[in-house]
Amino acid sequence: MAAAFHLCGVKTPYYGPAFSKRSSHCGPLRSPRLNFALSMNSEFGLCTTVKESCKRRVLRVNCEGGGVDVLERDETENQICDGVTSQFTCVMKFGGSSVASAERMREVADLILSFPDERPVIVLSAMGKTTNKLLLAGENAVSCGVTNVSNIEELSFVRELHLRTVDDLGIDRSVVSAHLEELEQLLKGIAMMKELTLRTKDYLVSFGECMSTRIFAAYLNKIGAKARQYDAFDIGFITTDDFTNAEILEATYPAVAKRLQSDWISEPAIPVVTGFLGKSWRSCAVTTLGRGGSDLTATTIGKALGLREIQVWKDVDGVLSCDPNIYPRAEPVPYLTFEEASELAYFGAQVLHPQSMRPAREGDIPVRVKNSYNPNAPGTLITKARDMSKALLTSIVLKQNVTMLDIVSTRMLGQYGFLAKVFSIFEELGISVDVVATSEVSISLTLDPSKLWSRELIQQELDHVVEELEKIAVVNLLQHRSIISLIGNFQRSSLILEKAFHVLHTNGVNVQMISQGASKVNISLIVNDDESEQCVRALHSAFFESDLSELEWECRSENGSVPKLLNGQ
Ligand SMILES: Nc1ncnc2c1ncn2[C@@H]1O[C@H](COP(=O)(O)OP(=O)(O)O)[C@@H](O)[C@H]1O
Ligand SMILES: N[C@@H](CC(=O)OP(=O)(O)O)C(=O)O
Repeated sequence: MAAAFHLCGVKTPYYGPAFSKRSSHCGPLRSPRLNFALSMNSEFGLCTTVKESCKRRVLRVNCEGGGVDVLERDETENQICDGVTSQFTCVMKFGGSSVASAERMREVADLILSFPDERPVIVLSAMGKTTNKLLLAGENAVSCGVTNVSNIEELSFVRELHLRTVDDLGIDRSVVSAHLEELEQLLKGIAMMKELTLRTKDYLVSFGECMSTRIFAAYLNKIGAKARQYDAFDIGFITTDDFTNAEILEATYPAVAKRLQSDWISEPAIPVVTGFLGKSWRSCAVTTLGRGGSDLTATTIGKALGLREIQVWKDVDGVLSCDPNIYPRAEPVPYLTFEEASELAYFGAQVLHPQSMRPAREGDIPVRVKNSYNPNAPGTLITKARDMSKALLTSIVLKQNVTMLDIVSTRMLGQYGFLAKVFSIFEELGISVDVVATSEVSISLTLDPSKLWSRELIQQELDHVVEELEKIAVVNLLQHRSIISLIGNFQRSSLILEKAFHVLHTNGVNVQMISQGASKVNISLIVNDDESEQCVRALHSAFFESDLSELEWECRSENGSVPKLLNGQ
């Protein structure tokens, strides 16, 4: 770490985990941990250029003074700004399904090289189902005993997949052998401790992305396309310490930009970056961004570098009108707004990571979802705005195995503060809420399963929630529910709802709750798990394949048979 820096410019505060973008005073070093985090950040050498504003920002630690200082000034004429920001044109992210074998890696390499005008940053996920296999290997290691670790089936699978791939591609086995050995050692450690913490889980799954990127970069180099492998946790992806679900901190953007740009200047090479991974700012341990997190890695790099486009390459022809596993005749959606894509991802469409649209939206960078198995398909283009004049329903999303709570106040009507009390209980217990419908004295809500189901003490946690809520209300806990989210143009919500309720009524389905989000692109309906897939199929047929003309529905809608919907009970 560098010693004291002399800095001209503005003093800035240190707010804790993240370096604020708009800071204005100098904060002291508060603890040894903080000291470490700061030194980590200064090691990253926070210095970057931002394309739009051409502002150059330097953020360094002043060791003697014990504060963080920022130099921020207009660098329009500065060579760094002019030269560096144009080095890369796009991010191309390939998911596990796109790089599942040696053959797929060859095809992806050909695909990348078929765009000679692009200077991409490549982001890769782990090969195929490697992440799942590693998690299962970890769980087996907890109970199998140290001497049996070498025989864990999933470890053998991962080892064979990666060795077979390097052999097929004609790359030296040394590219992954050290990682495979360390992986086995780690599993022995888990077996010894008989414990698999969230922190260890993250370290364990990181082997997947660390190996896929090393193999792919080695292959690109072998075929003469100069490439450089990067572990995201070594190039400035700084996150919270929420292992298995970490959030990316602001300091990531300048750090990543600086590292990728300066390496390119020293020696141009296609960067091949591990998706899904980060480094926690407190403990400096490897973190993961939640399942499917490589999409978020890609959009973060897109924003950091101010790129023209972010491409996420999948195994489907873009974002589809519903999950093809539920309804194989689902159709590609050509255009989406960031808002629609966020709602769709948040409410369970596996195709995009729930947080991934945020950096793209903030940086206003278009995201293109493409099919690596069918590159000629147009895919889906996600942008800030689109022509909604002809749009009705865009996509139907299903989230199953949801827990719903009906909470009715024991106090009389007119009682204020009821909702505040209910939500303060959720806040205290660290549980997030998905869908809400309220009246003055009652509230129905669903709990976010992605947060809840990943934890072990689920039943105890639920019991605890109910116990706390019962101090102020009568509580009914309803499990095995599903959220069906209708994403679309809610300028035409009456028409969508009339049509949806007609379909559900015809199919004998009772909607238990309904809610429209403030974003106005999504209406959520809660139904029983066991009838949810049938509902999605029926809704899809009605909205995307129906013979019944829109006009007829519009006439009926104007005639006034729009359902009343507040609580849906
Ligand atoms: N609305 C949807 N549109 C497209 N794919 C969806 C949708 N809902 C679920 N999926 C599933 O998401 C998968 C693509 O996402 P994912 O497996 O994360 O791809 P990758 O691993 O390549 O990033 C598809 O194979 C499909 O089965
Ligand atoms: N490998 C990680 C991260 C990821 O993004 O994967 P994919 O792109 O294959 O969904 C996972 O399986 O969650």
